[in-house]
Amino acid sequence: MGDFPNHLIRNFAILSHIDHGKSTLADRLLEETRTIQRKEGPGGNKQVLDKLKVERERGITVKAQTASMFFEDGGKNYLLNLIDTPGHVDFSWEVSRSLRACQGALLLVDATQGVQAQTISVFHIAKEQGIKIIPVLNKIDLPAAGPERISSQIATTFGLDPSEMLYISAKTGLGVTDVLKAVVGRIPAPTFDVGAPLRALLFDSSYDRYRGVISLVSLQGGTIRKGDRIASCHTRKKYDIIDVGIMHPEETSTGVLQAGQVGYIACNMKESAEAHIGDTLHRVGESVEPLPGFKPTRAMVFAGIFPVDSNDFTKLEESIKRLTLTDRSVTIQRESSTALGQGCRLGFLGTLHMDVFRQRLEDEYDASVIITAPTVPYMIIQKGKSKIISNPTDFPEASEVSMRTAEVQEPMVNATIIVPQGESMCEYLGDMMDLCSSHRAQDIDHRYLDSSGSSQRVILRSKLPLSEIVTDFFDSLKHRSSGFASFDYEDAGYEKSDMMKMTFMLNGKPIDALAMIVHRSALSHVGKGWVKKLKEVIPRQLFEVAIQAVAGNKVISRETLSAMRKDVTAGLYGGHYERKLKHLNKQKEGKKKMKRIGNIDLPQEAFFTVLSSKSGK
Ligand SMILES: Nc1nc2c(ncn2[C@@H]2O[C@H](COP(=O)(O)OP(=O)(O)OP(=O)(O)O)[C@@H](O)[C@H]2O)c(=O)[nH]1
Repeated sequence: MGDFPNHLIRNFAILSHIDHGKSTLADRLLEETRTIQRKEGPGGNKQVLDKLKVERERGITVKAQTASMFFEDGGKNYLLNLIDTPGHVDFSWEVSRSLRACQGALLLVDATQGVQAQTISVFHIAKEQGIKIIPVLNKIDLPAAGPERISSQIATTFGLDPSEMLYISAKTGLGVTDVLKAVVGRIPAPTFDVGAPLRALLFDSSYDRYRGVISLVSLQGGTIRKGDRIASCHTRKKYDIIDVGIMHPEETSTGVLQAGQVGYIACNMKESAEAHIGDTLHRVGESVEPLPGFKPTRAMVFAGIFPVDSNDFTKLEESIKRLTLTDRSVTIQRESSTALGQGCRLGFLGTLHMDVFRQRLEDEYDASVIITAPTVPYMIIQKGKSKIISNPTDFPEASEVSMRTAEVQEPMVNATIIVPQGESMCEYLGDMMDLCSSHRAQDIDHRYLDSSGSSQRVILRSKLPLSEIVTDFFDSLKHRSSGFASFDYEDAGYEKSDMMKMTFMLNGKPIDALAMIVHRSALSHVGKGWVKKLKEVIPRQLFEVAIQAVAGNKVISRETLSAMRKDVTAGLYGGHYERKLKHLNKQKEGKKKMKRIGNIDLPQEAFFTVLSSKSGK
């Protein structure tokens, strides 16, 4: 199984907008090639490559999975390596990483929805890599499908030849054999030299409790066998190959992998951190030029994660560390807060990534956590030096002397929104423009995507601060377009901005975990919203409590929580001593979970409530 000449190998990926059917098509391809058994009935094979529970629940692919299959065509047996890629904007780094192991990709488009924002972004990633792109129209079984219309839309948007279009239903299996034939017939075979020194590109890794790190590699020269001694170009560490094989779709040992193939290796690599994504592995004793690595991923959304019960910190930290073994794009730092105790500050690629991580912590490690409001990394430039700040607590006060000479910059993104614009849908474009304007958008520009037809679609481009889209932007976009708009964005560097630190105070004492960085124009709106929310969750005390939002030494908003009039035990009739004692004891028990801000006791749950509802916007 391991001996395959280049001309019988095809390495490809499926690219599409979220929900256009990648995972369903992957299942059909695996069935059609008898890699997995066909399961009839409504249960069927459902997204075999989507392994995580959260992926199944949310129907999104988070981590790219690889599967190899065999397909006979024209009397020849081909080895097809499929790399499933995630479709969400937060995970686009996985797409470019996966494509480095491919010579072609299927560009899958839902025939009822047509080209969407992520269809455009994944197309460009594939184009940049110079790989063969095969357009595939999916869901043609649906009555609402408009294959001809969408086909011409794809052809005009991407400059692809309509005669190359494949028409399929991943659900029923219609046209799936043609997809396999097109993969064999149109995607070029890899052209790597089996006789050359070994060069294996490490493009993904996972952690196995018993065997340590399992790495996915794309061989771009030479062969690799069980028992070989290899070294990493990045760390210079040496390893022995314990097992090597292909994903079929589970790990299937072959004893050998050759140039052009994609597969897994297990070596005596103990720590996940040793598997450096983008590293080149080579044979010990041979010197090779490392393959071009990957652009390192950058965390763009940061948040503090604290246990609901402060005694659970050690367990939480352990769980976070274990989880990051399977998701290396998350950055971790310890953090401690007077309001929330010990916690961790984590960096994510985007807000969906953060949500997925939290859900995995809850599902897989049974953790209950409080997450602070997400922050993007700000840049402070002073005396020619720049510093990145990703925790509002570290952000200097506007009133500090040093801030008078400093410049604050915030990360920007170029956003793409695609929205239908028919006679009955004329309001959407205006709504989308309003949405962008209310999120500090610049340079809003739009054009029609389709050249003709009654129901047209508009592509809207705009530059926005990243901080504006990490809160409620996506939800509002979906809501205001009745779910029709699609959205994607890419990094657009840093720009000067008038951001300020806002602090919330209880009787003059700051609640550190709630500090946030807000644009000057939004101070009053955000301040009022949060102060009101705090008033709802803070229990009344024996004295009056002033709740204030403060920025740059100025009180932006204030509410007063009046004092409790009665003794807590006063309501217990008859003054029965035992009852009273029991009640007081219960209260004492509850106090353990209380946090003290000045002389005010706050239950940890109050933070949970205030932080788990949407921001004050
Ligand atoms: N009617 C019909 N439904 C389909 C077809 N292909 C996929 N679907 C359905 O479309 C939905 C999304 O399909 P998935 O395969 O999960 O989409 P995906 O592109 O893998 O989604 P992500 O992994 O989250 O990017 C599921 O409910 C599928 O059952 C098709 O050909 N016809």
